[in-house]
Amino acid sequence: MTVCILGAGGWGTALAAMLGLHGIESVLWARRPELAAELEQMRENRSYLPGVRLPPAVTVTSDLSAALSDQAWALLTVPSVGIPELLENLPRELGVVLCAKGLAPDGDRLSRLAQQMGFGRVAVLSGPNHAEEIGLGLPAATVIASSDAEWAAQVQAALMTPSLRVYTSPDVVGVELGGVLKNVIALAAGLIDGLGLGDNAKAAVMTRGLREMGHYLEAQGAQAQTVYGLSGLGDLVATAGSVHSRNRAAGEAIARGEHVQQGGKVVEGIRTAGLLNTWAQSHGHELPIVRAVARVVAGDCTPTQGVAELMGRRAKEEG
Ligand SMILES: NC(=O)C1=CN([C@@H]2O[C@H](COP(=O)(O)OP(=O)(O)OC[C@H]3O[C@@H](n4cnc5c(N)ncnc54)[C@H](O)[C@@H]3O)[C@@H](O)[C@H]2O)C=CC1
Ligand SMILES: O=C(CO)COP(=O)(O)O
Repeated sequence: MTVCILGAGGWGTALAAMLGLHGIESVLWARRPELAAELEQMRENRSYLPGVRLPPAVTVTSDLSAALSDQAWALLTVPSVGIPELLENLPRELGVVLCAKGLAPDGDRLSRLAQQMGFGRVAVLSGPNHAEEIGLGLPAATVIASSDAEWAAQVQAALMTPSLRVYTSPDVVGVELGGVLKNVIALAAGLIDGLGLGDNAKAAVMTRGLREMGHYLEAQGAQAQTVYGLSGLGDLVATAGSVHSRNRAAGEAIARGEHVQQGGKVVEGIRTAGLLNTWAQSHGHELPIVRAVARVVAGDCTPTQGVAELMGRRAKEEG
């Protein structure tokens, strides 16, 4: 079989390269013909994943219908902002595996958007999976979540290789939102790094951040234990401490007073922080770290003021 991967940024390229290393064929769709041509020719994605070779088992195209030919399902690896438009252009009978760690324009889950748009088979793929490591075939684990257990098992079998261990889960909400929220907490961890506030502060923001993730997941109907799995705690640990993370790096850059470029490699946490903060305010929930990050990235307060606000919150039980 040939695995269909829609989106040739770092993540789509890494998945194609990893499958190719194990002799599994894939077709990688790039929206821009010039990127597709460059990838086919150079066998490397120099803009989004430099240093990772594309094995011969990877075919690249910018023709969406050619990429979808004879495919029952596809991995959607474009950033969250591109998902609505991509879904619009896909046949509703296609099984869609959402790999973006972001939200729909109205702040809802992308998997719910796909269902509302009429897709019958919807899954999410999420876990501690830096493209830079997956693409080199370094060992990692991830989770595929769908309410359709039989199909999830098919996708699991297709993606499982000696370098990627794939687990299934019925908890779409929990798996999807873990990956979405950890980006905001990783951004906060990067702010701590950039301000030079030390290991204690970073441990505090990660641990309280995990609690905030759990609070939000439960409010959205996720299973309580999912936040402690690969897609929650696992991805938070991988991202908040990583040299690869764009979200952590963006926080560090903001704290140093640098401008974070939009339009280059995607930093999902920036947009997510605003959407989550709006939700928290309109629903009367407390998400203090999310709020602080949202205010900092919107320019409503400085990183130092954001930290002071968190430190100055009322005394309470840990809970
Ligand atoms: N890079 C990583 O390590 C991982 C990323 N992800 C998630 O995967 C998603 C994509 O991330 P990356 O591949 O890293 O992004 P990236 O920044 O490396 O590349 C984004 C790619 O998507 C293309 N693109 C942008 N808007 C598009 C649209 N409307 N339609 C089609 N293509 C479009 C860009 O031209 C570019 O090729 C994000 O939601 C990210 O959180 C998930 C796991 C790992
Ligand atoms: O999701 C990721 C790793 O699991 C990648 O994180 P960044 O988007 O912060 O680079």
